[in-house]
Parts: sequence; C-alpha cells; structure tokens
Amino acid sequence: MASTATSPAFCAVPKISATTRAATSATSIVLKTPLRGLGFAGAAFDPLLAHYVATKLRSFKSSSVKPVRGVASMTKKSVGDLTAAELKGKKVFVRADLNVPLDDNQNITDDTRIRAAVPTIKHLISNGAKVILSSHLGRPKGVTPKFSLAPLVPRLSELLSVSVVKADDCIGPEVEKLVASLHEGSVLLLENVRFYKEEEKNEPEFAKNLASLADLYVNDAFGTAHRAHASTEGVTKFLKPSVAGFLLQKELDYLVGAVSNPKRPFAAIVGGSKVSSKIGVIESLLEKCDILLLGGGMIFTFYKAQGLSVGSSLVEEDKLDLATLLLEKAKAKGVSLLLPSDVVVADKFAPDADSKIVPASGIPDGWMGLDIGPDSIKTFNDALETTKTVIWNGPMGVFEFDKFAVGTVSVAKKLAELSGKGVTTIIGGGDSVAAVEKVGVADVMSHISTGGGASLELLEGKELPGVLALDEAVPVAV
Ligand SMILES: Nc1ncnc2c1ncn2[C@@H]1O[C@H](COP(=O)(O)OP(=O)(O)O)[C@@H](O)[C@H]1O
Ligand SMILES: O=C(OP(=O)(O)O)[C@H](O)COP(=O)(O)O
Repeated sequence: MASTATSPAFCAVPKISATTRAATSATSIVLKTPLRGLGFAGAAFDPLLAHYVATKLRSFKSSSVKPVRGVASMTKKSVGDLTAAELKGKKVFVRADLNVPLDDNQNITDDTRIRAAVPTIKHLISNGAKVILSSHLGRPKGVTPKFSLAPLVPRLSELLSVSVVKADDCIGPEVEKLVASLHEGSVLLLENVRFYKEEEKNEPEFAKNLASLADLYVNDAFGTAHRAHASTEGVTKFLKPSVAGFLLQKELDYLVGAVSNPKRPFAAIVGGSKVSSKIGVIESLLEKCDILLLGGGMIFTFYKAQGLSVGSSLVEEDKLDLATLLLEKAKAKGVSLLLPSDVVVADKFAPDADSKIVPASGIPDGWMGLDIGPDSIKTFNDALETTKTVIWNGPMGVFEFDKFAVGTVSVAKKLAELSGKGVTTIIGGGDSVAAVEKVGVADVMSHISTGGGASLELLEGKELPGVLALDEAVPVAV
C-alpha cells in the first residue's frame, strides 16, 4: 500500500550538529562563540540540538570542562539544584501527569505514571517540603465525578509511604485551609485541574490562584509538557523558582539523545484515538523517519481520504485534506508509510461485539474498525524486522477489549523481540505503556516514556511549553 523506498538521511540536528556533536563528546571543549542562535527566541532554534548540547554540557560540570555561558543557560533548573534550605518547610506546587487509565469500577489499570512521579515527590518529602500535588485526569468538560483524582489516593499513599490528603477542589478557601494545615513532609493532592475550563485556556487569573497556594513550582508532568495550560505554563509566571522534576529531566535526557541521532532505519508507529492532535505530527515524522506505520483510530481518516467506506469508525472529517496531503508527501519523500491492509470490525463499541476481519476497502456500513487485521500484523512485523530504532505511540486497536487487542499485543511482542536483538525501542503514552505493561514486556523496552504526544512533539523538534517556561539553570562559572 505504500512505497518501499527509503527516505533521505535523517537530520533532526541541523548542519552545525556535526561539529557540535563532536565537540560535546570530546573530553575537553572550547566553544569560543556562545551559541546564541540556538536561543529560544531564535528562528533557527532546534530544541533537540539545544537540549542535546545542554545535557552534554551539564555532564561536564563534574569534569574539568567549562561550558560556555550562552549554551549552559539553556538547561533548565532542576529540583535537584535546590538546596535543602530552599525546600525545608516550603510549600511546593508539583504538577505531575497522573492521567492513568481507570476501569469502569474506577480501579487503576496501569500505575506507571504514578510510579514515575514518586522520585520527585519523595525527594521533596525527605527535604521537609509541603507538597501540593496537582494533575489532570482525562478530558472532562467541567466537574465530572468519574474524572476525580480520588481513586489515586490509596496507590499514591502506598508508594510514598505517607497518608496523602485529597482536596475536593484545586483552588479556593477550602484548599487554602488544607494547605495551611500541611506539615513538613506531607502531601496534599488537589482535585483535577481540568474541572476548570480556565486550565486548558491558560487563563492568568486561574494560574495566579494556583500559584498563590505555594512558594515554588516543580513541573514533573512530562506527558503534559506539550500543553500550554495554566498548571503547566501559566503558573510559572507567578511562582519562582519554577524548576523541572526528575522525571521531566530524565525523559528529556533520554528522548533527545535517542532521537537526535537515531540508529537507522528509524520507524515510528502511531495509533490511538487522539487523531486530531497526532495527525499533524505525521508531517514532521515524514521528515525524520524511514518507515511510518499507522494503526488505531488514526487510519480511518486516511481510508476516507482515499475514498474508502469506513462505516461508523472514528474519523476526523476536518482532517481529510491533511490526510491526502500526508499520503502524497510520504510518496514524494520516499518514506515507507504503511496503512493496515485489513481491519477487525465490530457491530458496536463493546467487548462482546460481533466482529469480523475485512479488507480495508470492505468496511460495511454500521460497522466500526477496532483493530488491525492479521495481514497488516504480518506486514508490520516484516517492516519492523529491518529497523534499528522504533518509537511507538498509540495502540493499534481498542486493546482494553480482549477481542480487539491482537494488533496491539502483536506490536508489543515484536518490539520486545527486537529490543532483545539490540534495536532501540521507545514506547510513549499512557495507553501504549499500559498495553506494553499488560503484555508483560515493559521491562525489556529501551525506554518507557510517560508522554505519547509529548514525546512525538519532541521528536518533531517542537518546543514543549511546559519545559520552556521553567527557569534556566544557573550557568556554570567559566
Ligand atoms: N480503532 C479505534 N477506534 C477507537 N479507539 C481506538 C481505536 N484504536 C485504539 N483506540 C483507543 O485509543 C486509546 C489510546 O489512544 P491515545 O490516548 O492516543 O494513546 P496513548 O495514551 O498511548 O497516547 C485507547 O483507549 C484505545 O482504545
Ligand atoms: O495522556 C496524555 O497524553 P498521551 O495520550 O499523548 O500520552 C497526557 O496526559 C496529556 O493528555 P491530553 O492529550 O488530554 O492533553
């Protein structure tokens, strides 16, 4: 269904990268000109390159090498840079991404994101800080009980070995009272910030109210770092210092290193249901990847754009033109863009739905595609066999229902097998990670990222607003 030619050589890092990379891997370094052109305001800014350089230079802190002020200033200040005196007794607003999957009975089905938030919170607790923990869950429209953070309290308390107190709101007098009663080393979990529409609109007044609860800000929500929301971006304008948590730092360090100069062939697998926010990413992936595999709810917009019937499958009507454009672009660039040739369709969105396998061109009216089919799995496996680096975001189907989990499980198993052969495998996104955990192969992957959209945007070379807003690290004295 797609061209098999390989793409031109990948170059996420622009031309100066060769010199810069050589310099940053040397044991000593003399950069006479501060790389101001890489600054955040510069048109030529490449966050991948900037972070790559900054990370390398940070590692030189312990060596005899002295980084150039202009470059070092691009690193973000970390919670680890704060002294014990700066933390003891302080109210710390921690934005985490605790957007975990819950089943119909409100049980957590994958706690990866909670576990990933623990090191930063524990560090704050052990330094006598008062932790005000904030997150979103899902995409609620106003106050919606099923999106409350309440089900997270027992697991958080268990992992942190403290009794986490939960507020019924995230701002207001009741929350202020709870904050005032916090003692050193305690944790208050605020209610879902997205219960306020002002959160996603990044309204300054709301951000100010959040900020007024605390003395300093830590952003550890890598999975939400690509959103310029009040609790990820706006709040930093009212709360100083604003620093990066350990998870955010770790994610950036790994992902930037892996995708700035990937071993090739480099494949991306994109699926899931967030079609509108991820379809745009595909354009950039065409510039960076040799192979692009599409699955999940993503594919039906492409099918429809090609004139195929999609029944009642998930489709973004306003992205049809973009889908056509992307198919043309892939062809022109010689990127191997693979769409599934067959799908598993269902007569309703339910675990016990009637299902059948049909070719992509044969989706009957009233049926919806909920998984990729066996022929597609084989084609995907063959394509993946040739790769050296793979990044995967978005399940291949509705894996929460066993009947429609085959495509997702197959990809997970294939990546685990490849990982064992030395292929770099990066899995990103709440549901994708949950799927890999479900299959029991998370441990063998090269990197499990807590951010799907965030890792893809980073790979695109985009600036992540939640990272940009943080204070810059104090440059190492020259
Ligand atoms: N064909 C499909 N139709 C509808 N939903 C789908 C389909 N394929 C996958 N999904 C859903 O996509 C969701 C995950 O999407 P997304 O949030 O984009 O992934 P991630 O959390 O890994 O970034 C899962 O809940 C899954 O059921
Ligand atoms: O689950 C998330 O993103 P992901 O599905 O891209 O990994 C994050 O919590 C961000 O959620 P959002 O895409 O509703 O802003």
